[in-house]
Amino acid sequence: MQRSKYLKEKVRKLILAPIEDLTEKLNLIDNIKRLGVSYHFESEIEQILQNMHNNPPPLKGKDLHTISLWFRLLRQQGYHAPSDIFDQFRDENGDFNNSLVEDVVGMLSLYEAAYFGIHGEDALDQAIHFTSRHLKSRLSTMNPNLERKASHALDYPVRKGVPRLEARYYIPMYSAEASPNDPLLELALLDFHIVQLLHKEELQHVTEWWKKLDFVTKVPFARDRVVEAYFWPLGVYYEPQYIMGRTIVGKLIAVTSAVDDTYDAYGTLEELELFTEAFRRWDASPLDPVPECMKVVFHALLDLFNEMEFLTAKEGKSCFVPYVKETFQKLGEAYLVEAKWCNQGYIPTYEEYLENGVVTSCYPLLEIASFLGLANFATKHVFDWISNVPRIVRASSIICRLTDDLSSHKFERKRVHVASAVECLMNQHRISEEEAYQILEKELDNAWKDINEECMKAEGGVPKVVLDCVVNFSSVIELVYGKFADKYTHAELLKDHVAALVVDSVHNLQNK
Ligand SMILES: CC(C)=CCC/C(C)=C/CC/C(C)=C/COP(=O)(O)OP(=O)(O)O
Repeated sequence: MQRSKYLKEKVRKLILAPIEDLTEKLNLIDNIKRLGVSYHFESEIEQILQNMHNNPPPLKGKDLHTISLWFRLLRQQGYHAPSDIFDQFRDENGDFNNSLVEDVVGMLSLYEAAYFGIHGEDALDQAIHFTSRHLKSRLSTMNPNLERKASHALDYPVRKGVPRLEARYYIPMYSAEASPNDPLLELALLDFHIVQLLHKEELQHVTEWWKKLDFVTKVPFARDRVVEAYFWPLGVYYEPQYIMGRTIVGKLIAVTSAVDDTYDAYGTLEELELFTEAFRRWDASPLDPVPECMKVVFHALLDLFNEMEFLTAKEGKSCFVPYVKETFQKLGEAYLVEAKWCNQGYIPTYEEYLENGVVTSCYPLLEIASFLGLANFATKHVFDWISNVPRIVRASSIICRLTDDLSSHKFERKRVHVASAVECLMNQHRISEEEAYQILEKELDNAWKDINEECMKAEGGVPKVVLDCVVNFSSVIELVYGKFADKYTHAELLKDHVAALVVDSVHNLQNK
């Protein structure tokens, strides 16, 4: 801890040193963020980027890497950097200059920047297309570390990266280029280690709680996924101060997963009506006729809400638990709608499906629950704001719903399951599966653009920390359900990522 304190001061001095070389300063800020230690320097970084936004440095004639990085760091911070800054790299037809292909580092930075595009910024869409095509084709000509960086970026652009995992994967890439005495590298390694110890303790606590519940025996149809459940909030906010939020959200996902399985795979429609009625009344009395295992799930949820009240009371935030409860009740109603559709063999229109699907994505619930852990940022204003499912929350829920539907479409068709977005589109427009997939991919792109727009507006006094949670939830679903694989249910596919965060020692990270 002492060494870490010393290193933090060294890095702080580097950040605050007068800007002599713009590229160097931007690289430093980017590295600090990507190595996962920027939470120690929030105000210093904000000050510099705000300055760079209010008094933009002379950028005309600068190289592609510097301009792209300036653009990305400002947008990442919530500032509106103009995208016409890239016009100088395009020809009279609007195409990116072919000479850029030689500048691999620049292309990589442009690629990362372009994911921060908003609606109408066609040049940035074009930039993603241009850079990904050329980066892919040049991978074999790059030096090993650059190749590693580029192939990682092609899979996980910074915009969609899960911060803690990205830090874990960036440390060895950075270390391959840093000098052995670099204080930033040492700080990153040490900090990862210190914070990982905390995560291990939390996971131990959550696992013990889960074992005591004994769903494995009492609710045998429920997925046994407590570690994967904890991975979710760890992806959303890993910093030490969010310990309570991680515990609450991790437990909530584990129980909600069993609720989802009850609606999806276990209860009859009559039983599910009673289950929903119990949530509506927040009382177990309607459950008398239902099987014992459903009662166990219900009581686990009630106990968890009591625990939430207890934990948040210490910070004077228990007044916000009813908001979470109400959002859970809406989830129960939406699950019941799905169960009825399924029971009747009804295929809704895509629009009808999505309205309900935003709720069954669980993201409005998980996001509002995650805000309980935001200490001073957990305000009535923030809870009122999210209760109305604002555009950014809707976008992240759409990303969750559609990514899940794309990943599980083929599996779920094999058993009785509510029609997914894919079938709704196919049925409504009489189109092929391929065409439905294309429409949904476009919907996902648009949802990310909504998110990017909302992050730049920072309207209505919603703090960046709050918006970052919503963005990170979107990134976690991309990781866990993206690339057409449900890695939550098929957990062996998630195992390496989990191990990277909570098992593997930091001492093995360098040069790995
Ligand atoms: C919907 C979704 C991916 C939510 C992610 C957040 C999360 C882990 C929520 C709790 C558990 C859950 C509903 C998992 C999805 O199962 P599923 O794939 O069987 O979901 P479905 O029954 O709604 O399709």
